[in-house]
Amino acid sequence: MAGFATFLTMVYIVVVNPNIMAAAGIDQGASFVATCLAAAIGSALMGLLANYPIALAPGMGLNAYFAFAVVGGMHIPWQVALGAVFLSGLIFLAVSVLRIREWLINTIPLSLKLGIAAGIGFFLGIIGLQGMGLVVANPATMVGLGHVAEPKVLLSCLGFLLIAGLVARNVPGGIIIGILVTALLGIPFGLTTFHGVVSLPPSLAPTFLQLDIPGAIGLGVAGIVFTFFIVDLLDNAGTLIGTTHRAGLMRPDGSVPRLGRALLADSGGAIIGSVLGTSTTTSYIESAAGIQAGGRTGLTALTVAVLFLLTLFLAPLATSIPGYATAPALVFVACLMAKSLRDLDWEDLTDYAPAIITALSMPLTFSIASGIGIGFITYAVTKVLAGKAGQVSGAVWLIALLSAVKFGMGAG
Ligand SMILES: Nc1nc2[nH]cnc2c(=O)[nH]1
Repeated sequence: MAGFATFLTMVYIVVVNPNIMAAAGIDQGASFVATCLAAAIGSALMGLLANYPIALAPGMGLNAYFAFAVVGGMHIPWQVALGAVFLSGLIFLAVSVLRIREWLINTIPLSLKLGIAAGIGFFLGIIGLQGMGLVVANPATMVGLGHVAEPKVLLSCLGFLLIAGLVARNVPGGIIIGILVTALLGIPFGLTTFHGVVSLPPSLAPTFLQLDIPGAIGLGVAGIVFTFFIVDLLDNAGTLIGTTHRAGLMRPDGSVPRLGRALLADSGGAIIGSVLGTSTTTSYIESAAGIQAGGRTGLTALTVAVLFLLTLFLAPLATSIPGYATAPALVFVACLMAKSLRDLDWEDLTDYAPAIITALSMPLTFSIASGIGIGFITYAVTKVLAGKAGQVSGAVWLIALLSAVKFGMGAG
């Protein structure tokens, strides 16, 4: 039952992820299969290796970074981008096995972690608002209001409100219900083409083993590999801490038991996902739904894995859903992720200002990597200027310096 609750809250990804991957030129049917399999294998790994009620799937945020910033913005072939996801997973695996994981996780200040989480939310937000047609390009002001009277835009707005209303009422599967209803309402307007509900799974061949690892080893992609790695590590660590705390599975001193095993499942999920053909697979914060319903062990994650395998047979339905119907879900997830700003220390300017700069920079530079770089530089310099240089850890200096060098070389 707990596994079903978690599955319902995260199954929207089998509709949303292929839509986002399609923006990178990846075959939608293969991407659907890769998403279901990555979620099933990742969740099974978590259940079996770490015995946690935490489910995995391709993460929102890094999928948008993959498709819109790396492939769309930097014109890197999606095969090379998959290679970068693979390499970031390998680095993550090494870090999970070695003891530096705690150092890396603990040395990055909480305020920057919160700023990154919110910034990824805002990044999803601008992509979602564009997908809804609510925000459009404007040569004078960069962005402006779209044609709100168009049926597509109105239906998208309705979709968002429906999702918000359903989730506010704790309706299980509120996001996927909102997406499906929005798509259904588009049929009379010719906005949705219905392909059916059940069929055998499409072929995985267009994406399976298509990753280009040698292409990703080139220096030009190092910043992208680092971004995939650091976001994945911080996201998984944050999700693990949040969910185990909620489940009452933390040690009394606040540390997470079996942290190494859980991160092993996370890194394994990312590596396997890239081989299958999807952007980074990560622990889902939606696992909190199953924990709320009583899930405490890996059995919950294994249940989710089986349900994602069954979902493989719903390809026609999943690929019938157009982008305008999934865009509201992006904006909704953006709202959820922005909540992390609540935990900032709003009394300390040297803490909250760099976090806000991090968060703002991500949508406005259209890059998670640039947001991290600008945020870390701002943090280090602000602390020094405020006479608090002692609070800047070695890892922060390192990332700030690498980012400054990268920006100095004119790289985005
Ligand atoms: N923690 C986490 N939860 C998610 N839920 C949907 N996408 C994500 C993600 O990228 N990270």
